[in-house]
Amino acid sequence: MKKFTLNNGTQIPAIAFGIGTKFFRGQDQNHAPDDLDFKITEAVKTALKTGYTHLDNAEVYGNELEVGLALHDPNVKRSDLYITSKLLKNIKDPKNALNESLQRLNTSYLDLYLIHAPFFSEESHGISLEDAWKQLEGLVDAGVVKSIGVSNFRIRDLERILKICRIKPTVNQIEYHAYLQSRELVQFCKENQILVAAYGPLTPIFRKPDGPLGAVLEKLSKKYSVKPEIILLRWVYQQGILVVTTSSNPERQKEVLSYFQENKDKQEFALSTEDMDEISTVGATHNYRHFWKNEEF
Ligand SMILES: NC(=O)C1=CN([C@@H]2O[C@H](COP(=O)(O)OP(=O)(O)OC[C@H]3O[C@@H](n4cnc5c(N)ncnc54)[C@H](O)[C@@H]3O)[C@@H](O)[C@H]2O)C=CC1
Ligand SMILES: O=CCc1c[nH]c2ccccc12
Repeated sequence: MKKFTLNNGTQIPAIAFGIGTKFFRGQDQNHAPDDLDFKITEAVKTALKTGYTHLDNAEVYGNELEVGLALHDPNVKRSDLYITSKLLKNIKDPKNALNESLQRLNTSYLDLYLIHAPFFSEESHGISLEDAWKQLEGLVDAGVVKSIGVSNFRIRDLERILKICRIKPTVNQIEYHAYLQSRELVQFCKENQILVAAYGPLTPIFRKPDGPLGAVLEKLSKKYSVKPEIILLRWVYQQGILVVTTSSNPERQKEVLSYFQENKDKQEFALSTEDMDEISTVGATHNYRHFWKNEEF
């Protein structure tokens, strides 16, 4: 599996299987034991069998119990997995939020814990960004999370954290695709050794199929003999950006993953610089954000 190295020296699989969109259950995690959606458990088990090792979850996806059941499988070795989760609803008390997530997920630690979004304050949630970050640093000290990071953070939010932090954010997970390139933010993250992780990477195909990239993707798909989805995921990865994607279709899961596995015997599929640039240039003529639309970016 291809990996990136974080600013704390740890390694992170370059592709994550997202459990937040397709498998979203609603913000309440406290389902009765007889109210579990086993389709989610089966989808996660399939993803793990297929070879995904990195799961992307959050307290607000309402499905940690189902994911925890998939992790309970005796064939699943925790140390082979990379589990990311996020908090926001319970940001006032990160230690408690983490403990509850760990219990539901059937695990004793997280590999990566992210503040899901910067859209909270002392007034709205009873805690400032700075104090929340200091509490996350305490969780690293306690060994219950290996790395900490953020999600949906703008430059101004990152600057607030960088000013007070003892431990730098390792990751900023943002909506990132050809129609939302946020160049200044990505550059800022790179300059500060914060790995960008892209959610919604397939948006130009499945959420905005009528955008200007249609013809370019069709052309490149023919040129490289791969599906347009693979072109878009590779475009993200080749920029040194982690891919967070999802699918409930086992065949699609397998195909996508095959492009992120190390295979020394096979020539790696790569986009030429010209084709990378064409996607960036044509993509930049259109702007589309799908998530957190009511917030000010
Ligand atoms: N931090 C945050 O605020 C957010 C994080 N995320 C995370 O990122 C993950 C991935 O996000 P997505 O936007 O779903 O990623 P995506 O861009 O990879 O997928 C978009 C949609 O296309 C669908 N799809 C994929 N292949 C398809 C095909 N061949 N035919 C038809 N449909 C197909 C998928 O099922 C998915 O619903 C989420 O599950 C979640 O874990 C997502 C949104 C916000
Ligand atoms: O993580 C982002 C996408 C998402 C899906 N469901 C919810 C609920 C609350 C916040 C974000 C999300």
